[in-house]
Amino acid sequence: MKTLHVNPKVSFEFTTDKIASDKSISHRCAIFSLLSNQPSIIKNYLPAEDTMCTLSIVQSLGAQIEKAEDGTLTITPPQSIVEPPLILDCGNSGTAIRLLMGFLSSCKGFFVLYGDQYLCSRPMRRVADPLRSIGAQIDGRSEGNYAPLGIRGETLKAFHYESKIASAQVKSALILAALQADGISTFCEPELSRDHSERMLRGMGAKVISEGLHVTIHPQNTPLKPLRMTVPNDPSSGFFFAVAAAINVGSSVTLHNMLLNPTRIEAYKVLARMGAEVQFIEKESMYESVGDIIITGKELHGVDVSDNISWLIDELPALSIAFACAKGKSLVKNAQELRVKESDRISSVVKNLRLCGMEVEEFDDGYAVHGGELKSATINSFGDHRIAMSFAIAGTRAPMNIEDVECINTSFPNFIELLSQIGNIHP
Ligand SMILES: O=C(O)C1=C[C@@H](OP(=O)(O)O)[C@@H](O)[C@H](O)C1
Ligand SMILES: C=C(OP(=O)(O)O)C(=O)O
Repeated sequence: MKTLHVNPKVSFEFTTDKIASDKSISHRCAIFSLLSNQPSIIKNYLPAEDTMCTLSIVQSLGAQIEKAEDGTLTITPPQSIVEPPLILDCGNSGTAIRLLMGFLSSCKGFFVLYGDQYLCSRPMRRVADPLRSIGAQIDGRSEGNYAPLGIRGETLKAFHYESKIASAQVKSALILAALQADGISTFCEPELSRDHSERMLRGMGAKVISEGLHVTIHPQNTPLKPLRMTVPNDPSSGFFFAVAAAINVGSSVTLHNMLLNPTRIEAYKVLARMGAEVQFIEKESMYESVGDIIITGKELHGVDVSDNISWLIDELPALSIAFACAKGKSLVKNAQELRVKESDRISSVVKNLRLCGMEVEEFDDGYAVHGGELKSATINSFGDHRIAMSFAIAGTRAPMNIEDVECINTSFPNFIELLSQIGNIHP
């Protein structure tokens, strides 16, 4: 287990176009390429552990993958999905396993999906139950709630499903199943979750119609057009550097080529509400809005965060570092989904902030942080990449030792290299 030591530097101005490529979009590029009968060409695919697991699963399902010198991937789909002799390893990735459940439910053959100790304890019935109700054959531990999951492809029925949780993974799994169902399906969610699947599938020619919180999906009897995509940089990964700028008055960070999808940049808007200067500069792009984000540190004050939670769910651990450095109290509510991520992120944030000397209250669905002065601490990442990176960023304010940092490779392999530009690093 590797420990990372981070110490503050004086104020910094940092510009980069090297933030990790978007993880959500990279997973989708790999899986959706199987819906065409022609090669998809993907530039800037994320070479992190989560998305490399998805890519090797797509290969095990029969796709041919070529990588050019500049990293461009050509993914040539098989004529029909191959039944793999081995089990399919999703690593640490909830997105991989849940989207693949939806996709494989209608593929001829038997498939076993599994992952690491963290993934195998995350709930899967949120996807397995609606899929089983339309004919999918899925089994696993605790009535199919925990991986390893066995899936036998079946003919699926069209559906109308009202999801109780705003989850893009649930939505995307059901959209993928609906594309192979025997009629027109509709999916409804309580709050709009990230909508990359809908945008990308429409770009590929699928009839996926979004109206507010409803998506109507027409079955797809012919192969879709291949993807031609440059994956933008990931705003969830860029957000660690946004927080670094925000908590160091006088410092600034400029992030180039970032995904600016409105369902993904809400946390930056919360930083702006807290007093940081945040500027979005939008450029032309294909399926998604892309551009630059500039963040400048100012005095911060506490905020309440209780709406549009799915638009900033992955950023809440990093945001809690900004809360700790702000004047007054900040409150997070309606975020119970944090409890079923790579770690129980409510508990991980609360425990680690307390180790940093902060006054924190824990609720079932969130926490309150009383702003103050971060103290030097030794942090447990709980094997969770976002916890490790959030507290590494806190190290730009007070010396931090982060234990078990290998998990950072699941989403942001060059994080420590970029961090060394704004903090003093001792690996
Ligand atoms: O669809 C996606 O790419 C993701 C959806 C979110 O999960 P939920 O769907 O569980 O909210 C998010 O937390 C995850 O990092 C990526
Ligand atoms: C929750 C996350 O990812 P996943 O659900 O794909 O494991 C994340 O990256 O914060």
